[in-house]
Formats: sequence, C-alpha cells, structure tokens
Amino acid sequence: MIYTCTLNPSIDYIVEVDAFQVGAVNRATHTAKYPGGKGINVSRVLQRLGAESTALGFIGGFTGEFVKQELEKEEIRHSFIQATGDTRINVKLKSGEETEINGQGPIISEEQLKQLFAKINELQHADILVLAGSVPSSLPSSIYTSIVQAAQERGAKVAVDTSGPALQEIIAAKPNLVKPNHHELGELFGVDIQTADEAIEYGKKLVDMGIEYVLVSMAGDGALFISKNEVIFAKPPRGTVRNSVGAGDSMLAGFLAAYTQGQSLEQAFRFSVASGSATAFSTDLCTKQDVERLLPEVQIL
Ligand SMILES: Nc1ncnc2c1ncn2[C@@H]1O[C@H](COP(=O)(O)OP(=O)(O)OP(=O)(O)O)[C@@H](O)[C@H]1O
Ligand SMILES: O=P(O)(O)OC[C@@]1(O)O[C@H](CO)[C@@H](O)[C@@H]1O
Repeated sequence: MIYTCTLNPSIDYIVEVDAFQVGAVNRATHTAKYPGGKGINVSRVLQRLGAESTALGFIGGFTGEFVKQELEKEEIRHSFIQATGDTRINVKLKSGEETEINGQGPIISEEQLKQLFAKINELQHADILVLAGSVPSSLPSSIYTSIVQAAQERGAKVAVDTSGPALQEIIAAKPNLVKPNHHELGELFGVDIQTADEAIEYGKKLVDMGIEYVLVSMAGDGALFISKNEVIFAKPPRGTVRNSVGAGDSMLAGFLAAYTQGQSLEQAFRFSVASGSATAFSTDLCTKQDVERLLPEVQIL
C-alpha cells in the first residue's frame, strides 16, 4: 500500500486575473478550489492512474473539511490527524505569469504529532510512504528525518519531495527516493545547476550518499532518473503550459504508479515525465488519458 503524508495540506485557490495590477482592485475572470499540498496531489494523481493510496497528515477546520470531502468524492482513502486550527489556503494567482502565496497552516501540538507517529508505526514491510511538501513552522525541520527512520524500521520504503532545510536534513536519513527539481538539487550542495550534466553530477552524489533513486526535474528542459546503475535523461513532450502547480507531484505519482504496477525503471520514468507534463498542460492535475496520450512523446536520450 502507498501512503502519502502531507504535514501542511491546503486548499489551492486558483485566481485568474487579466493584467493583474498591484495596489488596484482586480476582478477575477475565473476561480477554482482544489484540495492541495504535495502529498495530497500525489494521492490524487495515483488514484487517477489506478494506484490506491491513503493520505495522512494534519487537517483542521472548515478548510480541512473541504479537503476531506473532495478526497472522498474522488474515492481516495484518508486517515488524517485533526489539527486545532484551519488548514491553510494557498493562493495561486494566474495573470500571464503564476504567483503563489502559500499560507502558514495550523500549529501542530506534541499530542497531534504523537498521533501521526502512531500511524507511521503501523506501516508494514513493503509499504511505500511519500513525504511531500513543507514542514509546518511549529515543527522542527528534522521531523522528516524522524518519520523516515520510523517508517524504515517498519520495513517501508520512503520517497521524499521537499525543499530547503527539510530536504537538507533528510538526506542523511537515506530515503529510498528523492525528487528535487534542479534548483533544489543545487541548493542542497550550495551550487547553481543550469545543465543536465551538472544535475547528473550532483544527482550521482546523492546516490553515493545512499539514496537508491533520484528523480531530477528541470521543467520543460528535461528530467533525469539516476540510480547506482542507471542515468536516464528524458526530454518532455512539448505543449502549452497551463499550470505548473502539481507538475512535480504528478511526476512522483506517475513514477510510483508505474513502478508499483510492475513496470521497468525506464518505463516508470517515462510514465513519470508524461504525468508531469500532462499536469503542466492541464488546468487541474493530469488524467490517465492525458498521460497515455503523451507517453510516446517522451524522448529517452
Ligand atoms: N514547460 C514544460 N513543458 C513540458 N513539461 C513540463 C514543463 N514544465 C514542467 N513539465 C513537466 O513537469 C515535470 C516537473 O516539472 P518541474 O521541474 O517544474 O517540477 P517542480 O519544480 O517540482 O514542480 P512543482 O511546481 O510541482 O513544484 C517535468 O519533469 C515535466 O515532465
Ligand atoms: O508550501 P509547500 O508545502 O511547499 O507547497 C504547497 C503547494 O504549493 O504545493 C503543491 C504543488 O506542488 C500545492 O498543491 C500546494 O499549494
């Protein structure tokens, strides 16, 4: 079974405005609300790709109720811990460019954290735990490391998609898979990564540090799969980018869906890139149909 853990879920409030002006009253031309947070996006895409998962994390208030209801509509299992405050609302402003304002989220108490660990301690051998998104400010950035250790003690495999201090911390715990974009990978090593060759050099360092699989995304410029025995570069399909929110999450979900359905690493990677691009070319997250349509356009080089 795949579990996703989103410590700080959200409602993603998409607001489209023609020619947004700072300091003026702007009128939206279109708005939409989606359940969000990186792990929740992974669960939503897994479901669309025919792979079941259970969403874990902290949820609270009326906004948290919305997130739960939306997941239930999509028949996605969840087992959240109730937080005291409201789940955050993240504003995604689209006006030519995309601007994001992500909220802080509720304060998590020690008791609530204990309840989360009780769930992690129920994981079973060969389960997969996806840890994705930022760490709420009330929790230390080392929290992911403790979760990775608890999950691995249970025999579960752990995939991580986070950034900043949380990503920095987690590397030492050797999760089984990490999915940085090239900026996050560079930040880890204090360098600026511009090319696929540079991304390969630093991705390989992560493998040398004990991480089994490294997926590096470089938006429209390409993606890499790096393991002890493979370095695979893929060029994504071309298309009109409508939405970059959740493209990275879709990439991780696509890889896990195909891999757990028994496909080879190369095929799973191809599926992963097609999933990321299918979301980038859609207004919401990708559908299976979109991913299958784009699959032959992913070039493995
Ligand atoms: N311009 C694009 N053209 C084609 N595919 C794209 C484009 N941008 C993103 N993608 C697809 O989405 C995947 C993830 O993109 P990106 O590198 O932006 O991830 P990320 O920074 O983790 O995304 P997120 O915005 O979800 O945090 C890419 O590997 C690719 O498959
Ligand atoms: O603030 P975080 O946890 O880093 O990112 C949260 C978030 O921007 O990530 C997802 C897209 O990847 C969105 O659904 C969500 O709003």
